[in-house]
Amino acid sequence: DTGSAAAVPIDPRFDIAYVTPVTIGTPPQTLQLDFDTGSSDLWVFSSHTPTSQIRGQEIYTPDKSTTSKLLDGHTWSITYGDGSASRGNVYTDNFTVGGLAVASQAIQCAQQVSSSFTTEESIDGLLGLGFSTLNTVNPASQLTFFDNAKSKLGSPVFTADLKNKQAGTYDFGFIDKAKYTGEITYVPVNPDPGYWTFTSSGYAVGSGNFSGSPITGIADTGTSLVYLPTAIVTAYYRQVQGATNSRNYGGYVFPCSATLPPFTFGVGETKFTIPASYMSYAPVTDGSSTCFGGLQSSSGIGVNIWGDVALKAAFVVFNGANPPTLGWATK
Ligand SMILES: Cc1nn(C)c(C)c1CC(=O)Nc1ccccn1
Repeated sequence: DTGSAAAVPIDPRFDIAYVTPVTIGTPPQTLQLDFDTGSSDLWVFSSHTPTSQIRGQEIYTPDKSTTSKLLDGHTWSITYGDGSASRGNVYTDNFTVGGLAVASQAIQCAQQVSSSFTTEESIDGLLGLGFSTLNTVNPASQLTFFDNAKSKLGSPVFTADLKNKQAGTYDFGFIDKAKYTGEITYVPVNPDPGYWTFTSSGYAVGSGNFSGSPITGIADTGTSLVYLPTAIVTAYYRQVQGATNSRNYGGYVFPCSATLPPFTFGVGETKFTIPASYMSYAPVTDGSSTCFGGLQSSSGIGVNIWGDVALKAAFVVFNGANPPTLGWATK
């Protein structure tokens, strides 16, 4: 079997996040989920979510599904690195992504979501594509959609083809040669932290020379920006007129009119260049002439994160074989 579904930016102006349609239950209930390789819980806004915490999101109502089953006594609670959080109870039900079906997927129903999820009206939940060891369900942790689907897939892979300000694709079970150019460079993944952790071979700022220092980090479709060591980030913003590290806005900002250099990162012998246009994330507030950078420091995080700003410059293969690897190709 295979699956293929669109990854649609939630805002036409800035690539804050991408959502992908999924169906849950019988008859199918369609929700738009944020596919997140940086976590391993599949949770949804639901009939168990207080209405005060729902603002336009679609919800999953297990009681309306003839195939839903309560996973009795099981609960979950997750807090993301940015402080956002959710928790609730668990059902199993039929689940499909782009034609790929899993019969009894654990669906974590939110009974509580933090304000940043309530205010993000276009995201009806998250679909974790990290390693199942990170799943937060108690007393028995649950498998991700990918782990449940793997045995049905021709090849135990999924690919991310995220795009700048336009819809991209998540494919499951196959590698579409039409989506990339040249060869795919595969690098080792350390699954122990539970993320798709790999080591980049270095970086360059604009047309500067390439610094071949290894950078270990995670490929994270659920994070908007790129978070790297301070030395790299300061070297980048030294090339941006008027850039400052703003305590007020919590990161590097610059005049939206500034000229930004592109940013190149290495994977093995291959180099990926993030165009300058991807490196300006968004005005700090609507209509402001001050823009927030797409590259920020990872010093407060504890892990380097290659988020959407970087991933949309490549075609990425998440190879779930044993051992797992990451494949990177230009496009
Ligand atoms: C780890 C981390 N620290 N900081 C500042 C950020 C932004 C992160 C990444 C993060 O929180 N990603 C996320 C958030 C919500 C849902 C899915 N992924």
